Amino acid sequence: MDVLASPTPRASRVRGACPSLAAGSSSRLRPSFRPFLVKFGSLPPLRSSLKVSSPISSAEEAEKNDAADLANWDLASGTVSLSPLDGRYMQKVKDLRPFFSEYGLIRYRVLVEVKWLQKLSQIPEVVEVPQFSQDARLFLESIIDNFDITDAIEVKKIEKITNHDVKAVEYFLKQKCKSHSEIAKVLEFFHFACTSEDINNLAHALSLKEALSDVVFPVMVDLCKEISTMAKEHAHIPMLSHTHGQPASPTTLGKEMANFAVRLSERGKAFCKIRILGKFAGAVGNYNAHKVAYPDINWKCIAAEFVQSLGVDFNAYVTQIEPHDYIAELFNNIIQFNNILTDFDRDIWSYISLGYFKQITKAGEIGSSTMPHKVNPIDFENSEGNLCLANAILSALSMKLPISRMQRDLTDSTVLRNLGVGLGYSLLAYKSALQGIKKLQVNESRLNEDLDQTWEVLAEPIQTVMRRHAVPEAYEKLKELTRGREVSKQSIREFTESLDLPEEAKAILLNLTPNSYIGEAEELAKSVDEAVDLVNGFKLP
Ligand SMILES: O=C(O)C[C@H](Nc1ncnc2c1ncn2[C@@H]1O[C@H](COP(=O)(O)O)[C@@H](O)[C@H]1O)C(=O)O
Repeated sequence: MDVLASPTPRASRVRGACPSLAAGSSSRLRPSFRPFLVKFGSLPPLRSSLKVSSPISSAEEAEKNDAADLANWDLASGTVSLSPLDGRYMQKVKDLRPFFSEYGLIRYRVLVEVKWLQKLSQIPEVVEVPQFSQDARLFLESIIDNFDITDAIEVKKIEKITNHDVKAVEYFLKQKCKSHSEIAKVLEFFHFACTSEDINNLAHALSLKEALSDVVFPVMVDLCKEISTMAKEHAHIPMLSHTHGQPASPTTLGKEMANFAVRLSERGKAFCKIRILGKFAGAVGNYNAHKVAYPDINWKCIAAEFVQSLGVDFNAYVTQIEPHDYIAELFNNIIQFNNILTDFDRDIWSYISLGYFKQITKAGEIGSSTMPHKVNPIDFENSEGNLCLANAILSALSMKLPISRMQRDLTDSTVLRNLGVGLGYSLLAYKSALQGIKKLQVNESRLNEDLDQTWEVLAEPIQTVMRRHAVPEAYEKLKELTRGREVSKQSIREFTESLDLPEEAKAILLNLTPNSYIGEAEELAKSVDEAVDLVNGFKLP
């Protein structure tokens, strides 16, 4: 399972405190992970159930069998999992696991608890926690750096007794550090003056920030880039518009793609204004316990420094919880991005249905189980379906999270465990849309065919030129000629020739075809990069 190959909480990496956190450790962890999977995944052991391994004759073969076991375990767990994100689509969204799994949450909590102890050791007034020696500092860092699945299991075991998930982390750390003589003297300063939410809110803030930056934003940017590329490549290809589903003034295929690229990138730009916030103010947000224990310390300042040292903005006005308004703002922006992508998916679906795009086929793949000729737009349909699920979850979270009775209720705790679910469905949808885009092939002859059959779209420019030259009842005359009637190239030409217009104006109209009546569409599409700025990707502040 790839949670093992996870990137590590980046706060520590970025600030250089725990450089080795970045190292993947999958092979080291795997042996201890399988029992975990068996135990917590309620599946029987692989060797007996799936019979994937042959008798082991060498270490190399054993390793191969291990890999096969794991691959088969993925297949097996994917087949029985309740949620498609952890089952059928696991491969596509697994990069989010290190951030939003139970393992990820525990890991971030460990990071925050350890960093807080280190911070206390740097406050001169907290004489009971002297500056740590180099050895003690390295020991503490190594708890974060080397945190692995066996540690997470240990925390879960402790939680079985405490029935309090954050307290379990504190006990785990005390247990882990009691062997170090220097740290053993200050064990009571783990979680000192903290309420659990001081730890949780920072863990969630870090997981969100890092998962978005490392996993979600790059795929959103890829989407914008692909759609911008389509805009430029198809800038010149005329296409009949369809307002109300009816033939309307032509555009170009590229220009319609440019609209989506710009809309999506505007949402991307909005992320840089959303501040990820954290609190560290104790049980009800007033540093009550802190002030009694150490009256002379400016705890608000210490809390601000601590929160900011993790790469999170400080929120000074809080109850027991950080009020989660920023999560609502963040998710609302993602919901809007997802709505725009839904609009894109549906338009591409419609263009495929009109024959404007063909989809590249792959030998062996089936379109329909009963109609052999078919190539269905399944990637865009998958994307649309998952955007619907994503937005349902993201909006549920954005509506719920800012509401908490008085100084807190615990309803947010279970809800916050689903941060990765809304993002998971989003990520899946983005990847499906990207997959669909890669299969698209423009069918220019089909596009031209529609344009050739709708000369009535020239009614608009003819009546506009007539109005310019004060021809009376221009609109009404064109309406009479075209509305509900068969219109041909011939009838349009004859009508134009009959008009009392200056020769130059008439010549322009006689030269016009549905293909050339595209306004500035080509230029707009070609200059899409001026409006879509993706050089620096999407970023949170
Ligand atoms: O710092 C504190 O603990 C203060 C305490 N408030 C709490 N704050 C944070 N977590 C708490 C709180 N209370 C319980 N728990 C533990 O939260 C876990 C909830 O589990 P779940 O509903 O599955 O998400 C589950 O593990 C619970 O034990 C208060 O009394 O105000």
